[in-house]
Amino acid sequence: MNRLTLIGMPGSGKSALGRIIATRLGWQFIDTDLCIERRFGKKLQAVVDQVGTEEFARIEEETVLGLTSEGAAVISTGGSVVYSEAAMRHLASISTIVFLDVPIHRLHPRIARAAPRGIVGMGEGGLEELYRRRFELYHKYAHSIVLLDGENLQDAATRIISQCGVS
Ligand SMILES: Nc1ncnc2c1ncn2[C@@H]1O[C@H](COP(=O)(O)OP(=O)(O)O)[C@@H](O)[C@H]1O
Ligand SMILES: O=C(O)C1=C[C@@H](OP(=O)(O)O)[C@@H](O)[C@H](O)C1
Ligand SMILES: [Mg+2]
Repeated sequence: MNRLTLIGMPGSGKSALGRIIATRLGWQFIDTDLCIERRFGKKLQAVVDQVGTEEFARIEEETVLGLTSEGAAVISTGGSVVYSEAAMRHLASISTIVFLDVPIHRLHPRIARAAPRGIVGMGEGGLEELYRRRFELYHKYAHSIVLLDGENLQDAATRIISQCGVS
């Protein structure tokens, strides 16, 4: 399979690593959040602010269902994509799905540094509770799980490429 889909928590590195892996392999890079930004002509946070997280999840599903199986590509998803069974079934039919499993203490500072964006299903329990709830879904849909804990981006990309056997 010459298509990889990266899933995982916000801040796990799907966007940054997807871009690096795609460049290294000479594959197309598709980030579903960027697709949504392009479609709406505004930053993701502005889209989420405008439509709310529930509608955002529907838009995310629609975006994923619009992806085709043409050409080699790395697809970086938004962390909430696993809430859509239809989106995940489609991704499984066109790509190898890789869960980037990163310990929660590494996610906090990255999310704090990144541009603000609404997180679907974020409740009072914060990131910890979200991680617990989503963990099962990330496992359910993953063809492969890559544990990342402290590697820099280049080393993490190398690990993913080698573990997934793509070149
Ligand atoms: N392994 C890593 N080492 C260092 N920085 C990382 C690593 N993974 C992600 N980051 C940084 O964390 C931030 C969030 O990463 P991003 O790729 O946007 O995650 P996601 O798309 O999963 O939400 C970015 O600034 C990114 O460069
Ligand atoms: O996990 C989430 O609920 C979300 C993650 C974001 O993408 P990243 O996972 O790339 O940060 C973005 O799709 C949106 O803000 C919702
Ligand atoms: Mg991202």
